[in-house]
Amino acid sequence: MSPASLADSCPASSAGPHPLAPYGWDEHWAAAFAPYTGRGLLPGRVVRVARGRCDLVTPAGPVRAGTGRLVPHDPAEAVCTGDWAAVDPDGDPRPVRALLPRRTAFVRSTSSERSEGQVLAANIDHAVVCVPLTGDLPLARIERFLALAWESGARPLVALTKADQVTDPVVLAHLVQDVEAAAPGVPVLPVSSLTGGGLDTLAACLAAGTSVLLGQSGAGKSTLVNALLGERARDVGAVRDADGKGRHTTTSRDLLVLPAGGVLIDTPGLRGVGLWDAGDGVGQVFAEIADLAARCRFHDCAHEREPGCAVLAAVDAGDLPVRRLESYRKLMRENERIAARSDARLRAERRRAWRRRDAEGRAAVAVKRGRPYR
Ligand SMILES: Nc1nc2c(ncn2[C@@H]2O[C@H](COP(=O)(O)OP(=O)(O)OP(=O)(O)O)[C@@H](O)[C@H]2O)c(=O)[nH]1
Ligand SMILES: [Zn+2]
Repeated sequence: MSPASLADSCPASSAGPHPLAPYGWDEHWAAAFAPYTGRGLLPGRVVRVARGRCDLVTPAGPVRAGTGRLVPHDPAEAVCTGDWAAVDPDGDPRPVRALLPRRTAFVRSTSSERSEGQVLAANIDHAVVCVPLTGDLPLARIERFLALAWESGARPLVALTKADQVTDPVVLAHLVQDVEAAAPGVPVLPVSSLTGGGLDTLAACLAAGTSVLLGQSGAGKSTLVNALLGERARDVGAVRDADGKGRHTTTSRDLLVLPAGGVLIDTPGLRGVGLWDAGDGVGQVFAEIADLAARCRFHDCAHEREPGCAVLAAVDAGDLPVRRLESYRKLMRENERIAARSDARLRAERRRAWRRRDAEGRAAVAVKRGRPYR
């Protein structure tokens, strides 16, 4: 069957599960795709992006498509792993005609001069912040990752990896409590890829929707991906070994279907997180500080030394750890720096656009007067 006829024969309403259901296709995406169904286009989810093209899964199987026709002005809107798209089954390469509006997105503000946001992954439901239980608990780093997760629109979850390294259950319970205090409203799960402890609980949390793993190098993310994939990871490995192409199976595609349900996106870009604009996410990580701030005497209180500051009062009373307040201030300062930088960029962009329009306007006037414009 040709992809075109498959596109017609695989509407979301057909009996049985949709072939893309394991990849996260649901009623929401069926509705978002509805405008394209009658046009012979295929729905697809992007599993990998390379320069000028991307790989998608579609009801007609894997498809490599060109993204050349979809070069947005804003790089944050470029095709990325996790996107849902409408693909034209004709043409070589098959062009991606449209991206369906994203539910969530991880956008990084790059630290270069051209500091446009760069989108790293789209349509993520769960962001798993991986923190190894070896050495001290990096609470400030956890807070920073959580801010990024909230900002993306995904729901964060903390996986305390290498839990086999903490043999005393009382100590483990205390560590979990310490992280919970730094992560209000966020589930905290100890897991061990070595013993398999906690993996079922984590797999159940990820069974619906799309997840990403965040965390420092060495946090145990790759090992956890393999443990979650289980037999499936080894199967893929065996196939790749047989054709002599090496064992780096996770690099063959960035979007993986989990055996217990759900999808995992594991892209190299997400791993090397540098500076991110965590924006409103910071407020959500420090929800208790936001609550206190609402009770400060001055609505623009900086919680430094203002009279009637409810935040400082809570620190004095021992209700709010100083560490938490300092971590909050640090992330806020960092955000302000990033915001200032992107503001400067926006101003420069606006100036350029204005100059362009101005030149176009003068060119139009010149043409009207019958003179060539130079
Ligand atoms: N004891 C123990 N060690 C683990 C566990 N998970 C991972 N490790 C070890 O931790 C080290 C780092 O694990 P990786 O999975 O490579 O970490 P990563 O987060 O993927 O690191 P990057 O690829 O650099 O981002 C490896 O030596 C693993 O064997 C675990 O559950 N228990
Ligand atoms: Zn205050």
